[in-house]
Amino acid sequence: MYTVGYLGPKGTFTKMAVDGLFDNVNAEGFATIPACIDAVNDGKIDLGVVPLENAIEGSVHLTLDYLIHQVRLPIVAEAIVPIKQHLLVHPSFDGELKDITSVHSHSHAIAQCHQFIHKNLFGAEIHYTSSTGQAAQQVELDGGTIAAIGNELAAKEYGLKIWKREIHDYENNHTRFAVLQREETPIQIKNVENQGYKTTVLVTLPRDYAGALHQVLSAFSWRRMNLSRIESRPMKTGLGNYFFIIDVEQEYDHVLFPGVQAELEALGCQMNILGSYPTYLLSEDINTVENK
Ligand SMILES: O=C(O)C(=O)Cc1ccccc1
Repeated sequence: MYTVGYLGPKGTFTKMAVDGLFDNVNAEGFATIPACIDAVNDGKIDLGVVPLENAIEGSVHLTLDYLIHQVRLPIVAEAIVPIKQHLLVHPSFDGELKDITSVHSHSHAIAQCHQFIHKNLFGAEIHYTSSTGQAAQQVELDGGTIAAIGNELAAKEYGLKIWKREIHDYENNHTRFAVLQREETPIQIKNVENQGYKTTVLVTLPRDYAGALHQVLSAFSWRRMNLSRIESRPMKTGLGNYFFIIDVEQEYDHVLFPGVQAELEALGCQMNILGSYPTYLLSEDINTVENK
Protein backbone atom coordinates (compact mmCIF):
# COMPACT_ATOMS: atom_id res chain seq x y z
CA MET A 1 0.00 0.00 0.00
CA TYR A 2 1.40 3.43 -0.95
CA THR A 3 1.98 6.12 1.61
CA VAL A 4 0.88 9.33 -0.10
CA GLY A 5 1.76 12.75 1.33
CA TYR A 6 -0.48 15.78 0.91
CA LEU A 7 -0.82 19.31 2.25
CA GLY A 8 -2.73 18.73 5.45
CA PRO A 9 -4.42 18.74 7.86
CA LYS A 10 -7.54 16.79 6.88
CA GLY A 11 -10.09 18.46 4.64
CA THR A 12 -7.80 20.23 2.14
CA PHE A 13 -8.25 20.26 -1.62
CA THR A 14 -4.98 18.37 -1.88
CA LYS A 15 -6.52 15.59 0.22
CA MET A 16 -9.53 15.62 -2.13
CA ALA A 17 -7.11 15.10 -5.03
CA VAL A 18 -5.52 12.14 -3.19
CA ASP A 19 -8.97 10.59 -2.56
CA GLY A 20 -9.89 11.11 -6.22
CA LEU A 21 -6.70 9.51 -7.54
CA PHE A 22 -6.05 6.59 -5.23
CA ASP A 23 -7.85 3.69 -3.59
CA ASN A 24 -6.58 2.17 -0.37
CA VAL A 25 -3.58 4.32 0.38
CA ASN A 26 -2.11 5.45 3.61
CA ALA A 27 -2.55 9.26 3.36
CA GLU A 28 -0.21 11.39 5.45
CA GLY A 29 -0.78 15.13 5.93
CA PHE A 30 2.15 17.61 5.98
CA ALA A 31 1.97 21.17 7.29
CA THR A 32 3.74 22.68 4.26
CA ILE A 33 4.36 21.91 0.59
CA PRO A 34 8.19 21.75 1.06
CA ALA A 35 7.77 19.31 3.97
CA CYS A 36 5.72 17.02 1.72
CA ILE A 37 8.23 17.25 -1.15
CA ASP A 38 11.16 16.60 1.23
CA ALA A 39 9.46 13.50 2.61
CA VAL A 40 9.20 12.05 -0.93
CA ASN A 41 12.80 12.98 -1.64
CA ASP A 42 14.02 11.38 1.60
CA GLY A 43 12.16 8.17 0.80
CA LYS A 44 9.89 8.52 3.87
CA ILE A 45 6.76 8.32 1.72
CA ASP A 46 6.13 6.81 -1.74
CA LEU A 47 4.30 9.66 -3.43
CA GLY A 48 3.49 13.31 -2.76
CA VAL A 49 0.56 15.31 -4.09
CA VAL A 50 1.07 19.07 -4.33
CA PRO A 51 -0.91 21.94 -5.93
CA LEU A 52 0.57 23.41 -9.12
CA GLU A 53 -1.88 25.88 -10.63
CA ASN A 54 -5.38 27.25 -10.17
CA ALA A 55 -7.60 28.47 -12.99
CA ILE A 56 -8.45 31.73 -11.20
CA GLU A 57 -5.31 32.55 -9.25
CA GLY A 58 -2.60 31.03 -11.42
CA SER A 59 0.54 29.17 -10.40
CA VAL A 60 1.38 27.98 -6.91
CA HIS A 61 4.81 29.60 -6.80
CA LEU A 62 5.92 27.77 -3.68
CA THR A 63 5.56 24.40 -5.43
CA LEU A 64 7.19 25.52 -8.69
CA ASP A 65 10.09 27.25 -6.98
CA TYR A 66 10.75 24.38 -4.60
CA LEU A 67 10.79 21.91 -7.50
CA ILE A 68 13.06 24.14 -9.56
CA HIS A 69 15.52 25.36 -6.93
CA GLN A 70 15.54 22.84 -4.10
CA VAL A 71 14.38 19.34 -4.92
CA ARG A 72 14.03 18.11 -8.51
CA LEU A 73 11.52 15.31 -8.26
CA PRO A 74 9.79 14.00 -11.37
CA ILE A 75 6.09 14.69 -11.86
CA VAL A 76 4.57 11.27 -12.56
CA ALA A 77 0.87 12.19 -12.88
CA GLU A 78 -1.39 15.21 -12.84
CA ALA A 79 -4.90 15.57 -11.43
CA ILE A 80 -7.23 18.36 -12.52
CA VAL A 81 -9.73 18.91 -9.74
CA PRO A 82 -12.97 20.94 -9.98
CA ILE A 83 -12.90 23.38 -7.05
CA LYS A 84 -15.89 24.65 -5.09
CA GLN A 85 -15.16 27.13 -2.31
CA HIS A 86 -17.69 27.51 0.48
CA LEU A 87 -17.98 29.85 3.46
CA LEU A 88 -17.78 27.74 6.61
CA VAL A 89 -18.80 28.82 10.12
CA HIS A 90 -19.02 27.23 13.55
CA PRO A 91 -22.34 25.39 14.10
CA SER A 92 -23.13 27.80 16.94
CA PHE A 93 -22.96 30.86 14.62
CA ASP A 94 -26.43 32.17 13.84
CA GLY A 95 -25.65 35.69 12.66
CA GLU A 96 -25.59 37.19 9.19
CA LEU A 97 -22.75 37.75 6.73
CA LYS A 98 -22.20 41.26 8.10
CA ASP A 99 -21.56 39.79 11.56
CA ILE A 100 -18.52 37.81 10.43
CA THR A 101 -15.43 39.55 11.83
CA SER A 102 -12.63 37.57 10.20
CA VAL A 103 -12.20 35.17 7.33
CA HIS A 104 -9.46 32.55 7.34
CA SER A 105 -8.00 30.56 4.47
CA HIS A 106 -5.06 29.75 2.23
CA SER A 107 -4.02 32.74 0.10
CA HIS A 108 -5.12 30.92 -3.08
CA ALA A 109 -8.61 30.26 -1.71
CA ILE A 110 -8.94 33.89 -0.55
CA ALA A 111 -7.83 35.04 -4.02
CA GLN A 112 -10.44 32.83 -5.70
CA CYS A 113 -13.13 34.65 -3.67
CA HIS A 114 -11.82 38.25 -3.67
CA GLN A 115 -14.99 39.73 -5.18
CA PHE A 116 -17.24 37.83 -2.80
CA ILE A 117 -15.21 39.04 0.19
CA HIS A 118 -15.10 42.59 -1.13
CA LYS A 119 -18.87 42.74 -1.60
CA ASN A 120 -20.11 40.66 1.32
CA LEU A 121 -17.46 40.55 4.01
CA PHE A 122 -16.26 44.09 3.71
CA GLY A 123 -14.48 45.04 6.91
CA ALA A 124 -13.78 41.47 7.99
CA GLU A 125 -10.11 40.80 8.72
CA ILE A 126 -8.35 38.38 6.39
CA HIS A 127 -6.17 35.75 8.02
CA TYR A 128 -3.94 33.65 5.79
CA THR A 129 -3.39 30.03 6.78
CA SER A 130 -1.14 27.31 5.40
CA SER A 131 -4.15 25.45 3.96
CA THR A 132 -7.93 25.64 3.79
CA GLY A 133 -8.06 22.65 6.15
CA GLN A 134 -6.07 24.55 8.74
CA ALA A 135 -8.51 27.48 8.46
CA ALA A 136 -11.46 25.15 9.05
CA GLN A 137 -9.68 23.65 12.06
CA GLN A 138 -9.24 27.18 13.42
CA VAL A 139 -12.97 27.87 13.13
CA GLU A 140 -13.75 24.62 14.94
CA LEU A 141 -11.40 25.63 17.77
CA ASP A 142 -12.27 29.34 18.06
CA GLY A 143 -15.93 29.44 17.00
CA GLY A 144 -17.62 32.83 17.48
CA THR A 145 -17.84 35.13 14.48
CA ILE A 146 -14.94 33.84 12.42
CA ALA A 147 -15.36 32.03 9.11
CA ALA A 148 -13.18 29.84 6.90
CA ILE A 149 -13.15 29.37 3.15
CA GLY A 150 -12.84 25.72 2.20
CA ASN A 151 -14.59 22.65 0.86
CA GLU A 152 -17.36 20.32 1.94
CA LEU A 153 -14.86 17.73 3.14
CA ALA A 154 -13.46 20.29 5.60
CA ALA A 155 -16.99 21.13 6.80
CA LYS A 156 -17.52 17.45 7.53
CA GLU A 157 -14.11 16.81 9.11
CA TYR A 158 -14.38 19.79 11.50
CA GLY A 159 -18.14 19.73 12.11
CA LEU A 160 -18.74 23.16 10.51
CA LYS A 161 -21.84 24.63 8.93
CA ILE A 162 -21.72 25.63 5.25
CA TRP A 163 -23.01 29.19 5.52
CA LYS A 164 -22.80 30.01 1.83
CA ARG A 165 -22.00 27.64 -1.01
CA GLU A 166 -19.85 28.27 -4.08
CA ILE A 167 -18.47 31.69 -3.29
CA HIS A 168 -15.58 31.56 -5.81
CA ASP A 169 -15.73 34.51 -8.21
CA TYR A 170 -15.60 32.62 -11.52
CA GLU A 171 -17.08 29.38 -12.78
CA ASN A 172 -14.91 26.58 -14.11
CA ASN A 173 -12.65 26.81 -11.11
CA HIS A 174 -10.08 24.01 -11.35
CA THR A 175 -6.75 23.29 -9.69
CA ARG A 176 -3.98 21.13 -11.14
CA PHE A 177 -2.16 18.89 -8.69
CA ALA A 178 1.11 17.10 -9.39
CA VAL A 179 1.97 13.63 -8.14
CA LEU A 180 5.67 13.39 -7.31
CA GLN A 181 7.79 10.27 -6.93
CA ARG A 182 11.48 9.83 -6.18
CA GLU A 183 12.21 7.24 -8.82
CA GLU A 184 9.77 6.91 -11.66
CA THR A 185 7.96 3.59 -11.49
CA PRO A 186 4.46 2.84 -12.81
CA ILE A 187 1.86 3.91 -10.26
CA GLN A 188 -1.57 2.48 -9.60
CA ILE A 189 -4.29 5.10 -10.11
CA LYS A 190 -7.99 4.52 -9.31
CA ASN A 191 -10.24 3.44 -12.10
CA VAL A 192 -10.22 6.78 -13.97
CA GLU A 193 -9.24 7.14 -17.62
CA ASN A 194 -6.42 9.55 -18.31
CA GLN A 195 -7.13 12.46 -20.65
CA GLY A 196 -3.76 12.37 -22.40
CA TYR A 197 -0.18 13.17 -21.50
CA LYS A 198 1.92 16.23 -20.81
CA THR A 199 5.64 16.82 -20.63
CA THR A 200 6.88 19.72 -18.53
CA VAL A 201 10.25 21.22 -19.44
CA LEU A 202 12.36 23.89 -17.83
CA VAL A 203 14.29 26.18 -20.17
CA THR A 204 16.95 28.75 -19.33
CA LEU A 205 18.18 31.30 -21.83
CA PRO A 206 21.89 32.13 -21.93
CA ARG A 207 21.32 35.88 -21.85
CA ASP A 208 18.79 38.44 -22.89
CA TYR A 209 18.88 39.10 -26.65
CA ALA A 210 16.28 40.06 -29.23
CA GLY A 211 14.18 37.07 -30.27
CA ALA A 212 15.65 34.58 -27.77
CA LEU A 213 12.28 33.32 -26.53
CA HIS A 214 10.94 33.32 -30.08
CA GLN A 215 13.74 30.95 -31.09
CA VAL A 216 12.97 28.66 -28.15
CA LEU A 217 9.29 28.51 -29.06
CA SER A 218 10.12 27.90 -32.75
CA ALA A 219 11.94 24.68 -31.82
CA PHE A 220 8.58 23.32 -30.59
CA SER A 221 6.45 25.02 -33.19
CA TRP A 222 8.04 23.71 -36.40
CA ARG A 223 7.88 20.17 -34.92
CA ARG A 224 4.12 20.77 -34.42
CA MET A 225 4.41 20.21 -30.67
CA ASN A 226 1.47 21.88 -28.97
CA LEU A 227 2.22 23.92 -25.85
CA SER A 228 -0.49 24.36 -23.22
CA ARG A 229 1.35 26.69 -20.88
CA ILE A 230 4.40 28.85 -20.58
CA GLU A 231 5.31 30.48 -17.32
CA SER A 232 8.33 32.42 -16.24
CA ARG A 233 9.79 32.26 -12.75
CA PRO A 234 12.72 34.27 -11.44
CA MET A 235 16.07 32.47 -11.41
CA LYS A 236 16.71 34.37 -8.17
CA THR A 237 20.05 35.56 -9.51
CA GLY A 238 18.95 39.11 -10.28
CA LEU A 239 16.21 41.06 -11.98
CA GLY A 240 15.55 40.03 -15.56
CA ASN A 241 16.78 36.43 -15.22
CA TYR A 242 14.06 33.84 -15.66
CA PHE A 243 13.34 30.17 -15.99
CA PHE A 244 10.65 29.28 -18.50
CA ILE A 245 8.42 26.38 -17.55
CA ILE A 246 6.76 24.96 -20.63
CA ASP A 247 4.03 22.30 -20.75
CA VAL A 248 3.98 20.31 -23.98
CA GLU A 249 0.78 18.42 -24.70
CA GLN A 250 2.34 15.05 -25.46
CA GLU A 251 4.28 12.24 -23.87
CA TYR A 252 8.08 12.33 -23.94
CA ASP A 253 9.52 10.54 -26.96
CA HIS A 254 13.05 9.82 -28.06
CA VAL A 255 12.93 11.75 -31.33
CA LEU A 256 11.15 15.09 -30.95
CA PHE A 257 12.26 16.01 -27.42
CA PRO A 258 15.97 15.24 -27.92
CA GLY A 259 15.66 17.19 -31.22
CA VAL A 260 14.28 20.23 -29.37
CA GLN A 261 16.93 19.87 -26.68
CA ALA A 262 19.81 19.75 -29.20
CA GLU A 263 18.40 22.78 -31.02
CA LEU A 264 18.05 24.76 -27.78
CA GLU A 265 21.52 23.79 -26.62
CA ALA A 266 22.93 25.00 -29.93
CA LEU A 267 21.38 28.37 -29.06
CA GLY A 268 23.10 28.28 -25.67
CA CYS A 269 19.92 27.40 -23.74
CA GLN A 270 19.52 24.64 -21.19
CA MET A 271 16.55 22.31 -21.16
CA ASN A 272 15.57 19.92 -18.35
CA ILE A 273 12.59 17.61 -18.26
CA LEU A 274 10.53 18.02 -15.06
CA GLY A 275 8.27 15.10 -15.94
CA SER A 276 6.24 13.34 -18.59
CA TYR A 277 2.97 12.12 -17.17
CA PRO A 278 -0.66 11.15 -17.72
CA THR A 279 -3.28 13.74 -16.87
CA TYR A 280 -6.49 12.83 -14.99
CA LEU A 281 -9.61 14.99 -14.88
CA LEU A 282 -11.44 14.22 -11.65
CA SER A 283 -15.22 14.35 -11.44
CA GLU A 284 -17.23 17.25 -9.95
CA ASP A 285 -18.68 14.73 -7.48
CA ILE A 286 -15.42 14.85 -5.59
CA ASN A 287 -16.70 18.10 -4.00
CA THR A 288 -19.69 16.35 -2.48
CA VAL A 289 -19.16 14.40 0.68
CA GLU A 290 -21.48 11.49 1.39
CA ASN A 291 -23.14 10.76 4.76
CA LYS A 292 -22.86 14.26 6.12
O1 LIG B 1 -5.43 24.69 1.08
C1 LIG B 1 -5.75 23.66 0.47
O2 LIG B 1 -6.87 23.15 0.55
C2 LIG B 1 -4.78 23.02 -0.39
O3 LIG B 1 -4.96 21.90 -0.76
C3 LIG B 1 -3.59 23.80 -0.83
C4 LIG B 1 -3.72 24.56 -2.08
C5 LIG B 1 -2.89 25.62 -2.30
C6 LIG B 1 -2.96 26.35 -3.45
C7 LIG B 1 -3.87 26.01 -4.40
C8 LIG B 1 -4.69 24.93 -4.22
C9 LIG B 1 -4.63 24.18 -3.05
